[in-house]
Amino acid sequence: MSFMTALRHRWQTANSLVCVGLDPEPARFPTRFANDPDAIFAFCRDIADATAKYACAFKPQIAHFAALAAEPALERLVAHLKSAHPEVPVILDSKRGDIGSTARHYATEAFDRYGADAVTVNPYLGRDALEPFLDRADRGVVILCRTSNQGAGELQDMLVAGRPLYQHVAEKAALEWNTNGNVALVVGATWPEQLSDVRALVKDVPLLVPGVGAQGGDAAAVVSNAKTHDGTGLMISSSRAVLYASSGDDYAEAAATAARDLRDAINLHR
Ligand SMILES: O=C(O)c1cc(=O)[nH]c(=O)n1[C@@H]1O[C@H](COP(=O)(O)O)[C@@H](O)[C@H]1O
Repeated sequence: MSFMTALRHRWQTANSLVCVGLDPEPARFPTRFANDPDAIFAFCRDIADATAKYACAFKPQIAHFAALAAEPALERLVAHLKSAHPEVPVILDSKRGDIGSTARHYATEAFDRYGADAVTVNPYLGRDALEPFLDRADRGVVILCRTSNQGAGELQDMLVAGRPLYQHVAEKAALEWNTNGNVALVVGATWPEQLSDVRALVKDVPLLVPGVGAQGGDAAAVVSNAKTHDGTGLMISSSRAVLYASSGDDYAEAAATAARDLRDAINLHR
């Protein structure tokens, strides 16, 4: 099943627009993991197993593994997600972007080494640099458009031909580059106005929306401004607020409660 089909299916069957971000930070793990050499895998697995029923997607963030030389744990984690929760698509957050000959290797890394259903990428180099990703029609290509960070506007709001750059990215990526129907866009939850601008430009193209929870974005505003006509179209992603909801032995239950509460807060406004 393609990423887009799996995502649409999951929105319906789980009745959830929540994406659970898997950003392991061992310093924040419960003390029971202190002497566990497999802590990164085990912690992420426990969180994923506890939150799967509230998730429309999982999103492991690659730097959180690579910085700790824990790529093998990431490989095993994605394999676990695919076997234990095959109905929940996995988005590898690696924000890749390079010339085509190198991008081919990044696409192989995301889709074949890690087995991800989708990957985040940077559009700055232009369409040809994203072709190795876009050509994989069954996989999702999640393109940065208007990011959640404070400095997002520094370049992304620059006026080009009278309109902010992120609007050009939205149109090019979602309409022109999307010949296989496998494109989604990243727009931060911290920017409700820009979310509504992007939604107006890209019709029903899915948006990955990080920035609720730890970064302070408002889930209600995200849904009101960016849902599609059928009340879907969004992967509203939260990492730290779910992962580290408790530092005690109830970490998995607390994560499940945080994911369920986010799902419910979102669903109130769909
Ligand atoms: O592509 C992303 O996932 C992403 C884009 C963006 O604009 N902002 C953003 O925070 N992210 C990622 O989303 C996650 C947010 O984590 P929390 O703030 O803990 O929910 C991190 O893994 C970020 O790398």
